[in-house]
Amino acid sequence: MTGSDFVVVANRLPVDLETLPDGSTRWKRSPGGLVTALEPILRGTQGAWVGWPGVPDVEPEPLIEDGVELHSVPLSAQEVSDYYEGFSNATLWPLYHDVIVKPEYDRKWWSAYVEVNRRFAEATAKVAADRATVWIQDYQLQLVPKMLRMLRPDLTIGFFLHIPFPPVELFMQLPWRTEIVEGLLGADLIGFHLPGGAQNFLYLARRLAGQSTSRGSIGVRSKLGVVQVGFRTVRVGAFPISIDSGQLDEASKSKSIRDRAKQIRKDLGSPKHIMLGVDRLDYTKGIDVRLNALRELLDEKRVDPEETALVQLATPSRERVDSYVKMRGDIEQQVGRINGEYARVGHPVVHYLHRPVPRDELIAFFVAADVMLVTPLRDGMNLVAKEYVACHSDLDGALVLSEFTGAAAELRQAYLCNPHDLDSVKDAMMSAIDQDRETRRRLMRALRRQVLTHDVDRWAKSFLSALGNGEVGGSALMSEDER
Ligand SMILES: O=P(O)(O)OC[C@H]1O[C@H](O[C@H]2O[C@H](CO)[C@@H](O)[C@H](O)[C@H]2O)[C@H](O)[C@@H](O)[C@@H]1O
Ligand SMILES: Cc1cn([C@@H]2O[C@H](COP(=O)(O)OP(=O)(O)O)[C@@H](O)[C@H]2O)c(=O)[nH]c1=O
Repeated sequence: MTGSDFVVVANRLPVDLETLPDGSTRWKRSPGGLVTALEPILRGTQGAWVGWPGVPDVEPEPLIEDGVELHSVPLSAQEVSDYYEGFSNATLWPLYHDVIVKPEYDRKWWSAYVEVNRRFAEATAKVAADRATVWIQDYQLQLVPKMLRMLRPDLTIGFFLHIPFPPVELFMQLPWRTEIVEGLLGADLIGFHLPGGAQNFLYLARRLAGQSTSRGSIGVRSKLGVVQVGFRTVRVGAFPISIDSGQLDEASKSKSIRDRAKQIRKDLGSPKHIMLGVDRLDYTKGIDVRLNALRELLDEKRVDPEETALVQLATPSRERVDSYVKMRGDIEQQVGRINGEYARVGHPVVHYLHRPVPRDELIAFFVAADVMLVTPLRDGMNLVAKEYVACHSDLDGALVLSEFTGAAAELRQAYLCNPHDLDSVKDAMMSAIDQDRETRRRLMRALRRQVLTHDVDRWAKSFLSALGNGEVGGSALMSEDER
């Protein structure tokens, strides 16, 4: 059998097909941190990526990008509505993010989820070479490990969850909870960002699937948990994802980016403090929290509108899901209210962009920002926090970071805050603004040490070597030249 020795399976391909006004099409980078993280890992490996091309009812021919074969799994408009917007993003997403909004349980959505997961498993079974390593990504595809194992028992199958895995009290709400746990148990290794998620899963594997499991505590990239499924041993571990920190560090030092960062500061009216938020427009990200905090700080005159600008870059996301439509309206109202009360003509306090921002422009914003605001109510990791740190070799920057992000477990020298407690967010913002230069530099130096030594390559290698007991991971990540 021919095919690829290393296959990544994710809901989205790393590029989305975009239809231009004249009816022609082109590929553009897909949104979100999963693609940011996996794209540099696969580049040049001669591997394959199986995923949806981002628009309904199209089935492009396989194409090769940077040496990676991209195989499309087509979805109909109805499947996008039921599987992606419905079960993935109106059931699982809120359930796994601490029910910030109420999850909806709909049997039709569940049927679509099962059907689309089956289609992904079948497509992957066709693309994978004999005894290949397959790495399945995220909550949209939790049934694929078991389905794929039934089709192709020869494969080594890894699964990684990019969002939090909820505690039993929440997970038990899901009418299809046993099917999900059994679906995941088709993998040889199941990875989570944090030990807490892995521990939650082990408990549920015992309770719902009746399997015997290890009881010891799980470590970070070490001390894996074990579930015995018949004759098979499934391992469970914590592998915090990261970014291509070296590449960002380099890019942020380039003259063109530095010049652009200076221009951004000028365009903003050369304020003393530039604060920045960079997020998909998602209710989990706490954009409303930071806007409320800023408004109160302005009301209390702790922040001077003449000296401060907040730039909020918000990529459109899941725009047909009700809770996202409502949140967008609320946030835009908050922006309007702050500017209505505190802006001067030509000098808004909040600069809000609702569009995706290209990579180089984003890096220039990171470089320009004095204070980065990352305030999610819940977030699996949050790569933006790590990207900001990687872009500050000048040590002149401060990170305000929610305790409810995965990143907070590693970035302990950030100005940590509880997004459910507005005073805590306001105090963190004020400390970040007011901190003396020496302390700011010391904290940023420590953050950079963590981010630069724990990059995305280390993440992938640690997962893949655990999956293959040190062999598969190594060779799967080698380029053709190195093999
Ligand atoms: O594909 P979309 O529906 O447009 O959503 C974009 C991605 O969002 C989520 O990202 C997560 O992965 C990041 C990397 O591990 C992590 O830092 C972040 O905390 C997560 O929210 C989602 O999990 C992906 O599947 C989506 O592609
Ligand atoms: C707003 C914006 C973001 N990006 C990039 O997207 C990812 C976001 O990853 P993160 O883990 O923070 O969160 P989600 O996966 O979205 O839940 C990060 O790499 C950003 O740099 C972008 O490229 N362009 C944008 O406008």
